[in-house]
Amino acid sequence: MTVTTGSGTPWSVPADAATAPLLAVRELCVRFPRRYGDVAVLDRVDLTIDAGEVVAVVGESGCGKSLLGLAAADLLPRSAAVTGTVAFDGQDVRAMSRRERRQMRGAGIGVVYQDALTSLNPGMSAGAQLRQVCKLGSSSSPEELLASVGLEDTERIMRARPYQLSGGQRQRVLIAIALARDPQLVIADEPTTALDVTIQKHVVELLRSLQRSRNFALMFISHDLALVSELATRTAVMYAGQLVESGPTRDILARPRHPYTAGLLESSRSLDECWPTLASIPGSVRQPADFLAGCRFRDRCGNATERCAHRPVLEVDGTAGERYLACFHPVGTET
Ligand SMILES: Nc1ncnc2c1ncn2[C@@H]1O[C@H](COP(=O)(O)OP(=O)(O)OP(=O)(O)O)[C@@H](O)[C@H]1O
Repeated sequence: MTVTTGSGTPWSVPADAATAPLLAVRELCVRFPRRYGDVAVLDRVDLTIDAGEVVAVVGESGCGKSLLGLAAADLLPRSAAVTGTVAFDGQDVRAMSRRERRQMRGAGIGVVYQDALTSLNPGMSAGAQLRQVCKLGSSSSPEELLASVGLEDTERIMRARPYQLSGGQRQRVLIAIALARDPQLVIADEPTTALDVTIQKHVVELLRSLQRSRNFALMFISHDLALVSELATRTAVMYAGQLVESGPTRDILARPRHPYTAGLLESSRSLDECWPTLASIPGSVRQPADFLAGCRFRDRCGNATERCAHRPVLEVDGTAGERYLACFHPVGTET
């Protein structure tokens, strides 16, 4: 395993395959040299997901959540320059043969994207797309898969082209395709963002019940903290390509430590609870070309000092060993 050390993060110890998490992302940097030169669009990201565990990755648009999902699924575009490691089931993905990588992408990891209309092939019926995946090796038939995602009118759905289905039905078909080969890990990238609120709730309930019955690990990428609180046992918060805080979801939501997490939570609560004045974090996420050195959140942070021009390391916060934080001036601490 090619771990770049130096960050002092809790995961800089080489993992042994027998006890390794299902997914271990260590010191992951992603750059797009032609577009952003040497800027790390994902900057030394560490994340682990155990078998059967549900982990949420949250942050505003442009924080690198999708890139992290793509990196975990070995689906980054060719233009990406990558350092650090992604290990799946104890194996460094970049050390795998092409065949092993294909196998991992197909059978080990299933991906559900935000926009089912563009993710599905518009020219093929849902049934044909499901049959194509099932042929590669599935313990279920296309009809069984459709039934498992709550689609009962299977004959019609099998014949329908994506545009002939509702948004919720398309998303269920996409989930059925992702689950066809019984993956150990499902990466769901904002799977409900394109849906209206009632349907969103159904899709989240479906994902939760499938995750429990099939016991796959789930990386749930979202900017919606209310959804995250319903699904994930652990949450990782990203800002501008850096992981700023992680820990048990309930704990993070009850006691955010990073000023960014606190700001996100307050905006989310003000919206959910219909506060007379909606709370928001001032400013917006910078484009990678304008990322600041040190803590990338410091220009939007009320706690920032000169010290924040240096990058805070993600390290254990407190003594319980479950919370990690990258901040010199966390919420609830005298600065
Ligand atoms: N192929 C690419 N080439 C260059 N830059 C990219 C590429 N893909 C993503 N980026 C940049 O990486 C940054 C992170 O993008 P990403 O899509 O991962 O964010 P996100 O948090 O998932 O946002 P959203 O919630 O809007 O999907 C953005 O600034 C984006 O422009």
